[in-house]
Amino acid sequence: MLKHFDKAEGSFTKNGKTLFWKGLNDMNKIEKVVSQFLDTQTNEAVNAATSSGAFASGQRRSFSTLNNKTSPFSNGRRMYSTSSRDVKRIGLIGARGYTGQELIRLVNNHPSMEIAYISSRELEGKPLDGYTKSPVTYVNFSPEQVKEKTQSGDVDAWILALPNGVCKPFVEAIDGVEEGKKQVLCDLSADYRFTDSWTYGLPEFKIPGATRISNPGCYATGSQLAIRPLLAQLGGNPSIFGISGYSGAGTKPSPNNDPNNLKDNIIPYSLTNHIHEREVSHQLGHEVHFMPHVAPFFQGISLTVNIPLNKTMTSADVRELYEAAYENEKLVHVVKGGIPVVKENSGKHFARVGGFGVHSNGKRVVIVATIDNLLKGAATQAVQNLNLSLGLGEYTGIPLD
Ligand SMILES: NC(=O)C1=CN([C@@H]2O[C@H](COP(=O)(O)OP(=O)(O)OC[C@H]3O[C@@H](n4cnc5c(N)ncnc54)[C@H](OP(=O)(O)O)[C@@H]3O)[C@@H](O)[C@H]2O)C=CC1
Ligand SMILES: CC(=O)N[C@@H](CCC(=O)OP(=O)(O)O)C(=O)O
Repeated sequence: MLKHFDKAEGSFTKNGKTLFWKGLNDMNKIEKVVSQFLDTQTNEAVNAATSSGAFASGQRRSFSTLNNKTSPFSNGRRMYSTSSRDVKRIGLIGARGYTGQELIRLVNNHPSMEIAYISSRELEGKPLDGYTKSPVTYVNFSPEQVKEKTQSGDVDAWILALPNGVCKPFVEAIDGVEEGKKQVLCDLSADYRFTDSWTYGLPEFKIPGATRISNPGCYATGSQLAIRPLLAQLGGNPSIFGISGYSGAGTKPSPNNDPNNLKDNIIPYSLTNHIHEREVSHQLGHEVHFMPHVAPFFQGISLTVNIPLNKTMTSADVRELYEAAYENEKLVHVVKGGIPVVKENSGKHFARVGGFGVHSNGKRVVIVATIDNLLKGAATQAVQNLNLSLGLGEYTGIPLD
């Protein structure tokens, strides 16, 4: 049976379900997944297998292991199954918000996705402006209606772009359908980022192929991109000074998104224990210290990250490590000379990493990362994750320049 898979890259289709692989080099480790796929041909089988013992170590491999191409997926990539529909139907709950609106724009320009439903309590009954694929009207779905639409197979993937703490009834509705009717779900909130049965969707470092994806936080994405290539060289706890545009605080009025409060100002908040401090520490397996600020610009984040080193390094040593790490990652750009600035990254779908200022004693480096909080920090990353889970190309529909 396994000789079907004895190739670096390819796919295998049975009963309308397709299993994709790339860069496989360890047949023993994938045997369980392949067997389950061939036995049942269900999304659940592949997902259960990828989170089973066969892949748990691969999914949690450190960056350097993945980069050294010793993972079963040498490129950090993936095994998943798909429905047979060519254009995947997306249901979006929380469509009025900043991230929801970015998701609508991305789906509008995506060759293999379309809007099935957009839900907002405030905009119910209003037409969706600016969406060109078909006329769509906002609905206000209850969890029960979400369950019905999942059960009927009318949606291939749900995206929840809701505030923290309100997703659970929708997740339970999507989970509550019969086996075999479950569809992919990507949640943008922080509610499932510490839940082992979900996949933390940072595709540059994890192996997706998931049906329950927890999209990382915006600061947390930029911070991990800035730190992970140096995980093996950490000589202490990284400190992260973050400044976000006020769209990071969502649309619900608060002092942190009030233009009068922000005018000529920069506001420190959550000085310790911000949820992204816990998220990054949890994901890296190494404690970090994070100090967030919000500034008067709308969109974008700048992170200045101080990293103690356990050995003497030069700026060129560090930069080369990052260039190697992100060589094949189209949504992370390494800045060769100079320091990335937030203004140049706003509206871009990729993050930038640079600076690489090494102290004269060679034992401390300062790295600067910029990321658009609404794009690679939220909506773009959700589409990147869904592309992978739905069997599409990782960057399909994502502008790369
Ligand atoms: N903004 C950012 O930079 C980032 C945000 N995130 C996360 O993404 C999620 C969405 O963020 P963002 O778009 O900024 O948020 P917004 O505040 O801009 O939007 C929230 C959306 O949820 C809906 N909503 C609010 N409360 C409820 C409720 N109780 N039940 C059902 N719907 C509700 C709102 O629409 P309506 O009131 O019309 O129903 C709106 O569509 C959050 O979890 C956030 O933490 C993640 C990364 C970055
Ligand atoms: C400026 C601002 O307020 N930013 C938000 C980050 C938005 C985000 O990514 O939040 P989640 O982790 O909840 O998804 C904050 O600090 O809470």
